[in-house]
Amino acid sequence: MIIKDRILELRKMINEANIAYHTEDKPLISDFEYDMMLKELNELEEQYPEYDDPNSPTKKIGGGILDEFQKHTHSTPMMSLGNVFNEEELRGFYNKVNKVVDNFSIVSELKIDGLAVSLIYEQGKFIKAATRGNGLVGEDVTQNVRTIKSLPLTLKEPIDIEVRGEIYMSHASFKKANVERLEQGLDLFANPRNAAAGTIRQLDSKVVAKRDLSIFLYAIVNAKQYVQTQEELLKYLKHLGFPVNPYFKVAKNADELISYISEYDDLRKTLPYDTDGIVVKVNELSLHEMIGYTAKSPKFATAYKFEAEKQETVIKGIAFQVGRTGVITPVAELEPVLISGSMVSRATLHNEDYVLGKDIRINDYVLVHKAGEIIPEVLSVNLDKRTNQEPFKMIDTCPVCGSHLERKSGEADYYCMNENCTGKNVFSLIHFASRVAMDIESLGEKVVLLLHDLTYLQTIPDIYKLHLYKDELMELPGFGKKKVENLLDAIEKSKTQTFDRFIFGLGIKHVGAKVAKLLLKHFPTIDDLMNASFEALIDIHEIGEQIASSVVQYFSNEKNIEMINELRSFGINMAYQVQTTKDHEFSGKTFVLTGTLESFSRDQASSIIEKLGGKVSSSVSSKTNYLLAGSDAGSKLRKAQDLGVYVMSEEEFKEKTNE
Ligand SMILES: NC(=O)c1ccc[n+]([C@@H]2O[C@H](COP(=O)([O-])OP(=O)(O)OC[C@H]3O[C@@H](n4cnc5c(N)ncnc54)[C@H](O)[C@@H]3O)[C@@H](O)[C@H]2O)c1
Ligand SMILES: [Zn+2]
Repeated sequence: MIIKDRILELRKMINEANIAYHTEDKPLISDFEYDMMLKELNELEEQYPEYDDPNSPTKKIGGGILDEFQKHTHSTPMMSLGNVFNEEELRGFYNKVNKVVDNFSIVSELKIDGLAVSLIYEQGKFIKAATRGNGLVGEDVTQNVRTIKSLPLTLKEPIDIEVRGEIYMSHASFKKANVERLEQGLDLFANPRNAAAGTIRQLDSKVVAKRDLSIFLYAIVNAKQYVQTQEELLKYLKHLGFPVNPYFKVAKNADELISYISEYDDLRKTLPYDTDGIVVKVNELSLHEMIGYTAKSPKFATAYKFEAEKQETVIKGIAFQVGRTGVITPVAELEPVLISGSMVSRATLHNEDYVLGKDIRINDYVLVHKAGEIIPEVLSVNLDKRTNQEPFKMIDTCPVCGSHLERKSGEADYYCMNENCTGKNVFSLIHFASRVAMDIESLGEKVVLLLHDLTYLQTIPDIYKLHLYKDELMELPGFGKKKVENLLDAIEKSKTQTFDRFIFGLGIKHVGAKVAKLLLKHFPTIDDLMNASFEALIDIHEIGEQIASSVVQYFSNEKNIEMINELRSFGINMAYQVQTTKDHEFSGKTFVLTGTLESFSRDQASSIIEKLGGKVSSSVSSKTNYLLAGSDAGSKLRKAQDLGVYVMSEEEFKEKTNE
């Protein structure tokens, strides 16, 4: 490609990324990819000044302005910062400054990953807040900023002052906001920065207040009126009552500055909010004007960017997940690898275009990072390690129901259009786990929806594979170690659930809880049931043609058999046992019956109790363990209540006896 075309291409891609990131708060590429493109463009423009353009993104601040907000013209521009990416480049920055001035020190501060705002105070009272926007003009977000709890609305001194800082969202608030978005069926925020920026540009201040934003201040407009150095400035802000990040350090020279980097990198991993680097600034304010500015940023300060953690691993396979809308997402199954403190064994591949664009193949060595806080993503392929991998091919039928997939025009995604696709139908999963079926505590509707949206759950067998993703689950919004352990325990426990609940949980048409039990009395194992003929089924007194044909149809579907065999391999109980004596809680207990039972005669109820090892007696005494009470119970009920005998309803009796 000729240089000029590359320059134009980079400008176009960067401009597009800027709009997605700054105006729509929805990044398309990683910050690292963005930074590398901008760096390449900067270098090309320096080398080939003949292609210079005052509108190049290297000379402009990337932010947009939403029409919904009043515009605010900044008293002095809000600038960006240059970037350096390693020690050598940081030394380069230091040396450049040193060519213009000497006898200076450097303040280093954490670079808080949020969005910049300018705040105006008059007579010590908060008056106005504005976003950076395009650097010259920003959005008036006063009402929203007012909701930030840690921001003082009145300062310790009644002065006129304009200060600048970073609004950010803590990890805890970020997770909370994303849980809410999931519940509302909205797209997740990609990371806390986008969540903070999206929130501050919300039209409804009440929503902003709920999101719990935070702020650190780090600059004063016309600071020399108040202080001499950046260090004094930070202390003065604190004195006025502003939140100031406590981790700043002053270095006398480049070596000292560089010695701080690894300390900061260790520190930041322990903080409850995101930082993406260190900002270094010449400490002496009187030197700033001498050192000067570029079109976009000061030359007396720069940002040292930490490298986001990336790890290399192998793609063992590519699975396809069906979303609630029917959208098909390819997911890379990885050789597990530790990234930013947790094991990652799967990563999203987004869609066909993404995979083909990066030419990602099974058995490739790839670089993986965590996009935002949540979803691991494959960044690139290590082509040096490629042997003879087959190119990726998108599937054309639904991995769950087998229907033909459609790619809508103008979209990168394929969809399963089958309305009855169980992959789309999260409700079949919700039903399976629910109290009335397998009764997997902790796997309620909300959790199923979340895990389905995040592609961990697709089909029933996926429930029993969740333990493979324990580490990843603990990182999810709204989850923690305890919650995940409870969930996995409950899933494990459900393997011994009674077989009739399992059959009911499968959601076979017309097979409710009662019918499931009835079927199993005649066909007590999964093999018996799978092999039951239509004739044998309708031979059962209460089973009609509708149920019989539905059962036969269900078990003649290859996909269902595969699924059941997979579940069987996980050790799920697939045999029906009428519980007998010793192990049943009725064993050795004395019952008295009273009132009218709806579903049984007294004789039937008595024989059930006896079969389970209990005794039935005719009068209530202190030796009675249970009074089974139907409707219109009379004196026996009163006596039982007086004696404190447990009164069991017919409902509970049915549940406990599985009848
Ligand atoms: N992923 C994408 O598509 C995409 C697109 C555009 C921009 N970006 C990201 O945004 C960056 C560009 O944005 P930018 O122009 O705001 O530059 P920047 O974020 O790299 O640096 C400038 C900003 O740093 C912030 N900051 C945080 N702590 C600070 C401190 N202690 N002192 C001073 N400033 C501090 C301020 O908001 C300031 O405006 C890129 O480097 C990239 O990482 C990503
Ligand atoms: Zn389907």
